[in-house]
Amino acid sequence: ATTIRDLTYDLLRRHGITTIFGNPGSNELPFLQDFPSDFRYILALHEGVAIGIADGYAQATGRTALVNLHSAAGTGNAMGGFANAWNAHSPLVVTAGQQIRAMIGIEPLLTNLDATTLPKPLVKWSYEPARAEDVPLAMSRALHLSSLPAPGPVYLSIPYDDWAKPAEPESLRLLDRAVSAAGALDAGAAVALAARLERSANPVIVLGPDVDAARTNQHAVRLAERLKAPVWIAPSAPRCPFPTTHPNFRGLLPASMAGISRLLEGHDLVLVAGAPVFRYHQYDPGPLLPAGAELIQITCDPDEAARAPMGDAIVGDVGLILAALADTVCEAERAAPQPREAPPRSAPGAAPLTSERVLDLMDDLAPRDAIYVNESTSTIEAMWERMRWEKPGSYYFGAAGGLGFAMPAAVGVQLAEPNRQVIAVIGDGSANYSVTALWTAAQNNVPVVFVIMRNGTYGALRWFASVLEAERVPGLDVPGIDFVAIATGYGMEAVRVDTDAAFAAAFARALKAGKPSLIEVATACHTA
Ligand SMILES: Cc1ncc(Cn2c(C)c(CCOP(=O)(O)OP(=O)(O)O)sc2=O)c(N)n1
Ligand SMILES: [Ca+2]
Repeated sequence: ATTIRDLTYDLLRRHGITTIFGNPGSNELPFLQDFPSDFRYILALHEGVAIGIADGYAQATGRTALVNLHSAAGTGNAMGGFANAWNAHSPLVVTAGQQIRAMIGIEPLLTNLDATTLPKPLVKWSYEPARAEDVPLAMSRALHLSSLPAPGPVYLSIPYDDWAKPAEPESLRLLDRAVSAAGALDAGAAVALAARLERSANPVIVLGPDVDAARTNQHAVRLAERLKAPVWIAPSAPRCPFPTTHPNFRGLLPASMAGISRLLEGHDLVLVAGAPVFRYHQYDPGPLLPAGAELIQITCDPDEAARAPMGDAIVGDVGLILAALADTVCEAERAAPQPREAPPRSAPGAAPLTSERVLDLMDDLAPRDAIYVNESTSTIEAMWERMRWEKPGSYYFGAAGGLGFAMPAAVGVQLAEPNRQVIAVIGDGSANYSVTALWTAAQNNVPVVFVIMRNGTYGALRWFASVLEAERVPGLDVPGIDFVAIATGYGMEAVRVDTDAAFAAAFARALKAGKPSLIEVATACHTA
């Protein structure tokens, strides 16, 4: 008879999943034993790294990724990753081994107490099957739910004695299920929405991560060109949904109510696609919209639509709806938006380099279709002003702002995109949260170029302290860390550079190395 384990691996194969990201414990061994030869296991040395790599892989492939963690302690170590995956609408199935059913009641070591509660509210669903025979249905349900709109992480806790039990013959039907979401506008609704856009005198488009997740960037370009509308990126951006080199591109919106309304002053219609309204960060109260402006949100997420504090919302397939609008909207009479003033390229400077200079050097030297995975938090604005990102899937940032995302996610994105160069731009503070990702990159020869921006401080917090007028705050400096020694310790080639020429030479060398490497560059603290 087919065992629960065999049927589960067959289910994973049917979903195109043959990679497992994880860190094992005794509860997980019966799931992993006799590991099938057509699967690969990517070992992470910490569960925050396992879920981060899987998140990068899931976002870059656009398909569900599977993570296997150790009971409660492993799940707990991954909670920062759940926060980012939840906000990013990342399709993840996270499984954790549970103690043997015969002992759970007396709570021996490694019992995952109240397992289904542990990851909430950062999962779409969490479940521990009541019987071993229910595991295949639970796995099938988790796989479908993780990718159905709005995509997101789901959690399964599975007692380790379930895997060897025989599967019920009827559960083999699960292998043939085809489940998909439709979600286009009906023709009438598309015409009505297009008419509303055509009636507006001065529309503006605000794009969010789910446009890039749907790989519908080119429809957003067509719509912006038909409407002759400027395009802003929704605040706290975890992805890049529109080419930063396009003449309609205006930049990243600030993450504040007053800041956004000020910048959108004069527009009578704000079309938001693929973003919550809005992912604010600093509290700077003001009108939610400029006077006279209406807002329409297109989102795949019913909760984003329901919780928006203003405007109208349509829940559906962001890709299909943007494509339909781009096909339906008539060419606007008005003049096309003029390109924005991009900042002048920085000149070669003395050490320590400004972060702008490092960004300019990377943008000049990297392949045009390079992918940036960012966790240098005080240089986000400078990146959005300077980097030329044109293809879909060119930029990733932790969607909940949870540090420890980018180093592992860069490994996951590079595994998913072997033909594009992934560059991880990491602050010297952020670099410590998931630093063991360097070992997994070295062990699997995943050729990410890690650039550590060393300014010796938590730069973004210094900026935020000034916003909050918080004086005399301790714990904001991170001096005396040797990332070259750390990287070398995890088996990765690394170099420290301080000057323009040294960085340019090291970066060019790293791009050609065909293996992972780390460059630690001294930078002046950005918060002027
Ligand atoms: C898991 C976690 N811990 C702490 C923070 C708080 N935090 C911290 C500690 C930041 C400073 C990061 O410093 P860095 O060196 O990585 O980059 P910059 O110097 O460019 O800001 S930014 C920020 O929001 C966080 N976002 N996530
Ligand atoms: Ca720093």
